[in-house]
Amino acid sequence: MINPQSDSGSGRPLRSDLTAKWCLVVLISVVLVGPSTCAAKTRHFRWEVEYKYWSPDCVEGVVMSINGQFPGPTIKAVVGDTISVELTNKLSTEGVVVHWHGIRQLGTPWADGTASISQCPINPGETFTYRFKVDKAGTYFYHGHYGMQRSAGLYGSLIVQAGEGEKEPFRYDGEFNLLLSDWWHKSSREQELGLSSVPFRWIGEPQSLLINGRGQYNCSLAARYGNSTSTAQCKLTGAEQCAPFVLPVLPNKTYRLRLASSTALASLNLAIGGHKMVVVEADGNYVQPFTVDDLDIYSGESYSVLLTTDQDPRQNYWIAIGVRGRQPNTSQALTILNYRPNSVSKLPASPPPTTPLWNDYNHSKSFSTKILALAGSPRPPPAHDRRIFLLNTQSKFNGQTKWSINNISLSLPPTPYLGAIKYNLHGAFEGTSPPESFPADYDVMHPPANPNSTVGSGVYTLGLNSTVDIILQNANTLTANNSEIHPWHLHGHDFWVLGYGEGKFTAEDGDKRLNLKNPPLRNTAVIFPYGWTALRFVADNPGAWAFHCHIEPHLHMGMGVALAVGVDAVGKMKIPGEAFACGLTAKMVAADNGGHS
Ligand SMILES: O=C1O[C@H]([C@@H](O)CO)C(O)=C1O
Repeated sequence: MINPQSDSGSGRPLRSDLTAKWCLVVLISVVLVGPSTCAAKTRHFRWEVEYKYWSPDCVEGVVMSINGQFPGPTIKAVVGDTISVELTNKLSTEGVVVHWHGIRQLGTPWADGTASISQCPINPGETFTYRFKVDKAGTYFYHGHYGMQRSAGLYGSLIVQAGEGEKEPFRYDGEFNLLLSDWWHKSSREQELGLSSVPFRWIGEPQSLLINGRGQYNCSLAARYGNSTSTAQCKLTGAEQCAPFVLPVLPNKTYRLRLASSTALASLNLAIGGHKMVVVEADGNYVQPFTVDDLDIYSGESYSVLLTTDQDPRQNYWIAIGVRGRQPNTSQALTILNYRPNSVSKLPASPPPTTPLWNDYNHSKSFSTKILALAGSPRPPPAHDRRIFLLNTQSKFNGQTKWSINNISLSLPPTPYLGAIKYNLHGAFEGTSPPESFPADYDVMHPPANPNSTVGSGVYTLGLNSTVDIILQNANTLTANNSEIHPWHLHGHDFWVLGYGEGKFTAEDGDKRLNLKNPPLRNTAVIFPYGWTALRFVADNPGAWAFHCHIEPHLHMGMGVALAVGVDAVGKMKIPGEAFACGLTAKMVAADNGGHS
């Protein structure tokens, strides 16, 4: 039926840096002559982004590849390393950027890879070098952050291992990386066009879900169980681009599964037939371990789970991923947990685990509220300096369908915010700050009385080292009795998730319902339909940062805000001029001899 698929995604540095060799020499001398410190490595990569014909789900389409690979190469690094990616844009007619999701970019806001915010898109034929430190062990990923390029397949894994002598709070015998995504047969260009068209054309549900870039559209790995009548059993040799990424395991071992979701739209649920999982990491932060049968993972989130292979070793088992939170129209993605030495072709004894009902939000909430910080993790400051309320609504502007925050739909300016702030360029974006809250009488349970919003490019300016609370408030969409899930992702910082609640956030919720004792640190948190989510973070990383819904079409429709942190510090920062070779900053850096002020 299927053959194992080797991990084609390992990111081999193209050339190693002198510091790496030097580090090795030091390491040897440490063994011989005693303790010393080892210089962290610089890991160099040279990448080319280009379109390529590919069959992610056994149907040929076009993907954005990196060095001819889809998904892009996996970057493996160690805490303290510097990553240097020389990225050449080989797309013939469009710009590109790559965002390093979950990496805080401490001191390097220009390397965050967000078009219009941290840099100009890299022009066709040009090369831009991202250079940043990975300062915290964990499971991360990278992806395009310009238009709908994530939906076009521009993504890959980024794994940061704990440093030499740094202990992780759990043990395992082996690890696998599962990067989860969703896939459309319609091109991302057409998706983009539909989103801005009047009348609006929604992208619809994905045709397939992918595990490490692999899914099956026309056939099912599990058709033999008879529960999917119309789909044929897949006949794959294992060499196909759509052959599943199989996980070979030995009995009675513990494996770390690193899960990350780079979906453009889908909220996912993952389950492994017959096995439980212990959740130990979320978004690059350790959590109090807890055991689950299945877990929800929203776009922009990552988890590590421990899986012990303690079931009947004569069997193989299903790994199944299905859609949550939207009426599903997409088959589960499946692959095999292959207990060696069983043949990989041996079908599991039972059908794949069923995904919980798409709208069983109690199931989702019970999972989200179990996620708590591991004892000893950094705790939030006890009080906030500022509390910003962000109302999420679907809206209309000039006939277009939009998403708005406090009735403003984000319109990204041609000059990157970071450059505009650094050089104090007036007119690069709207000078007035967006509202801190929304009218107290706004009815979150019904469609907006007046659906018309404005578009804007204003920023929230946050004082350096101030403690900021953000209360994300969900509401009804333009359709009666409908409210959707939105996973919000913050750049440049992690936040504490202080709590989730139903309906409109009240002063009493603020006093009584927030967890200040052991809230988890994360970079992405969901708002449930008709609910609120309270976040706290310390704005300690100077830069211009996006905070947005990680559903890519929603961001494209304006569902985000821009934050400016530590404006004075940004003014003094050294930033490569190439980041700003567009808009008003282009003139500025030209006059400023390359921008190294
Ligand atoms: O942004 C969206 O638009 C559609 C729908 O609301 C209108 O077609 C949908 O499901 C979204 O998430």
